[in-house]
Amino acid sequence: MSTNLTRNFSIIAHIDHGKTTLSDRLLEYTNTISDRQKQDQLLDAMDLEREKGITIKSHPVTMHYRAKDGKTYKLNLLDTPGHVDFSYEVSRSLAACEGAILIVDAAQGVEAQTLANMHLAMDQGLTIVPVINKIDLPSANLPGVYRQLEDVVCIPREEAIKASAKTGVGIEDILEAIVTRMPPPRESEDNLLRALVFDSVYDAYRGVVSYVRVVSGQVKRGMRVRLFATDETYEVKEVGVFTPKMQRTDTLETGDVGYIIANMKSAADVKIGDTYTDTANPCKEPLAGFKEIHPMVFSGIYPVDSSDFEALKAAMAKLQINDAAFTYSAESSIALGFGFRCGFLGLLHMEIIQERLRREFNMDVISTYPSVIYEVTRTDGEEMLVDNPSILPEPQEIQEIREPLVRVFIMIPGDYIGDVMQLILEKRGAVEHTETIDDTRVMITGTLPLAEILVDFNDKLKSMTRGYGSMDYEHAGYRAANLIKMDMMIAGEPVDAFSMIVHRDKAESRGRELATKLKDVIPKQLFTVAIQACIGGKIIARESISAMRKNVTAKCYGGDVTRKRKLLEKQKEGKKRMKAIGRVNIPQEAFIRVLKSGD
Ligand SMILES: Nc1nc2c(ncn2[C@@H]2O[C@H](COP(=O)(O)OP(=O)(O)OP(=O)(O)O)[C@@H](O)[C@H]2O)c(=O)[nH]1
Repeated sequence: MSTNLTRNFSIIAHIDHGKTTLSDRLLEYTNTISDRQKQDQLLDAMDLEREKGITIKSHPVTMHYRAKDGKTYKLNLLDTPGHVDFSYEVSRSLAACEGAILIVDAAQGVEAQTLANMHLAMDQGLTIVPVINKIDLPSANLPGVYRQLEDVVCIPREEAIKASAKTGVGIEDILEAIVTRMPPPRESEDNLLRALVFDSVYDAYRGVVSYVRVVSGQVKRGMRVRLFATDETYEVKEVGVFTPKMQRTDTLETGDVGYIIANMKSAADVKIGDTYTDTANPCKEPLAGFKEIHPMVFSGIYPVDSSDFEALKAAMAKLQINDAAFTYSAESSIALGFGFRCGFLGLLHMEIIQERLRREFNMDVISTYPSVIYEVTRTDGEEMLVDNPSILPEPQEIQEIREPLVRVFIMIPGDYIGDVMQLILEKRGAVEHTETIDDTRVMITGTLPLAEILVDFNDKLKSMTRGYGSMDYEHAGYRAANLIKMDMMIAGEPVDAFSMIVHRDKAESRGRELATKLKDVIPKQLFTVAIQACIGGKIIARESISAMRKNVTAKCYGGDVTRKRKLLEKQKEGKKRMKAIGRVNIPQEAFIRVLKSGD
């Protein structure tokens, strides 16, 4: 079957530039969805996605469009997750397309994420159709956006289509551009089955559903197929397309986008980016570009109440069924008890999982400092990956530690350029170049260690630019750095929850900050308690909590009995949740306050 009448494309955009609204318009124009379906909101996102203004996963959709040339085309719209944490999934979705619509808001212009997503699309060699959306807005600034397109993303202004997803202007032009500018899927010579898995979801009734793009050959029900990464074979139970509802079909052919259901148990059985082939007549090689997906950011997650451990474990298993990128394994901490070491794709992914644990599973959890994954070469030549300070070898056994870097795109009002450059330097980063976007904004491109943007970089950027700054990042490899493990000792005992891997130059200030914080939250004991930050046994910062006076109620003046009783009760309550670190009793709240306050 010829693929000449098929087009596969994605829409890429910065948050709020109108991706969802434009997708809905395209579906309406091609009569893909009825008015009633529209009410149900096509892209059935989780609440959290809505709140955070991001789309993580949604279905691809097949539309039929009768073009001006009189032919009816099959258009497959593949949704891409909007955030760079999911850039791996974005690039898989893009790999299943030949073209991408790049939306730019006519009033906001090019933003940090426009650029990050555009890079991904260009890396895949896609044909890009630029669309300037929201031209109905009085604040639309067409000349400005044209200039940005030309200067910043190197797209000639003549190529841009003016549109309003709100009023419907330009929708037909966009559909025509998809048909005329984007190439049809290429056909292969051997016609052996190669189906690229670009996403997978777990459905409670049907099990694992793989979203595929058939690059060559055909797949149908009853066939036995093999996945390359796991070398497992399965019987195909069902194939179909998205209309947008899943609709069963007889076959999926070259160029088609649809789904395969086989007898799989968990989302982890199928890896995004892998290739299905026919066991009876297999292709020799999988499609290019399959990479095992690896978490980039790690954190310990512990139940606040230790009796919730089993419930937390069950919640994590449920989350993982649908999210193969999220990893967890049991760990224990002297300070926090039993919990889990969890791996995430990035910061947003981490936030989403923590938030879902709280909201959907009602879990009260505490997370340790996020950590990145370090590459370590030991003096005996062995290579290891370290995602937890507790497994870092002793300094004398380490030849080199390498840390992950990110390339950041930061868009800010020009007035703040000095402050933001200073912030980048403070965070051990380097500015690569700055570019003027329009009369008021500049874009800074730079490289920073991932560890330095983990906690407060974005908050600092927002507050120093009064909320106008935006940033996005992409991973940019590893680099050797002078990193060391810093431990916190309380009354001579190391407290594992506060250990961290830091840059040598920052160890002292981090140690001092943390010691001061701990001093504020740890109650007085019967003896003086030393709080020390150490590197390999050497103390680099120190605070001490003076011993308390024996009578805890002494400071209550007069004979105020109620106050006295209250204080005693509070103490009793506090005792229940104390963690004994050596001779010192530390209330759990102290850990929570220090770990939650961010640092
Ligand atoms: N005036 C005007 N508003 C628009 C237009 N297109 C979208 N909007 C509005 O812009 C806001 C964001 O649109 P969405 O379609 O949700 O944007 P998005 O890019 O899908 O956002 P995320 O899914 O959150 O990344 C909504 O309030 C829309 O109603 C347009 O052409 N004109």
